[in-house]
Amino acid sequence: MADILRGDVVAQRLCHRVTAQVERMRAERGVVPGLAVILVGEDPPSEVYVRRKLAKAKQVGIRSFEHRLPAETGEAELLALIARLNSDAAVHGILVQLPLPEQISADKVLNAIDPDKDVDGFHPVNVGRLSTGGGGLVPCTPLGCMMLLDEVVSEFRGRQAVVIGKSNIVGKPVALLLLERECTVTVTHIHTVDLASIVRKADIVVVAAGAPRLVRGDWVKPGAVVIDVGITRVTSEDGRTRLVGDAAADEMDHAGVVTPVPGGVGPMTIACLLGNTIKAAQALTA
Ligand SMILES: Nc1nc(=O)c2c([nH]1)NC[C@@H]1CN(c3ccc(C(=O)N[C@@H](CCC(=O)O)C(=O)O)cc3)C=[N+]21
Repeated sequence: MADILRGDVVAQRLCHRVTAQVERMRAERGVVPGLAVILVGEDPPSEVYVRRKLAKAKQVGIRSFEHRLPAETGEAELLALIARLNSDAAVHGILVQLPLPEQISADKVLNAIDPDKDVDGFHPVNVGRLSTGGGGLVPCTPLGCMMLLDEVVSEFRGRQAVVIGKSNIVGKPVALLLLERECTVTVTHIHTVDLASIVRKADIVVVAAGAPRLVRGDWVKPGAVVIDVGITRVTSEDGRTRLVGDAAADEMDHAGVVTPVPGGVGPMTIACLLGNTIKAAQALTA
């Protein structure tokens, strides 16, 4: 049986560290880290995620500012809110939950966030910093993947890492982080020809394709580490919904380590958001 690497457990540990840091900032400098979360419209999964983020922020002592805007909100209105939050000294982190309604350009909105408050790490300045070697805020899901890998991989240098997925949110940034650790990185996606044979060479597989059970057991080299970022909600015949990952973990007894869905990368994403908020607060108040 492959080892199950529980993100919920690692995330809880990280949250304890963040709690201690929040306490120290308050005691030593009188700073309470603040996180603004903006949700436009009523996408049910987004509601769930935002609620989780706010609950976790509260739990670790981060002050949160929730902004819920109606689905028909105009771009100018959202940009005006971001401008206000950019200049609000009590706000150290700004997160605009994606996806946005179609009348709003996500690019324009992400560009408008002060890069020093961009706790999602999506602003082009932070993307640039990541690709040139760091210093900026790093996207939460890729950070979470790396923290999980750090639990089980002792040496990254020279390892074959295969990333499946090329999104700006996960695939591209996680590939850059693996490259920074001197892995040999292959970035693939659902259109990659003969994907299985590329994945078979990997010591580390990060799959973020949003394709349930894409990675089968016979794609995975014995002893490999599989980080499953995919979360797809499926409804079975009995009407119950469950969450399915991009990796068929039940076929991977020969793998070294597999992350579960749920309870894997998802909770790490939220914990890293809190970590980024502390990092932003520290930099902004130094
Ligand atoms: N600006 C922005 N930043 C994001 O970070 C962002 C976003 N937009 N839009 C949506 C995605 C998705 N995302 C998740 C966070 C936590 C879980 C999570 O905690 N999942 C639980 C299960 C949750 C459930 O029951 O649905 C788990 O995997 O155990 C999942 C997904 C952050 N996202």
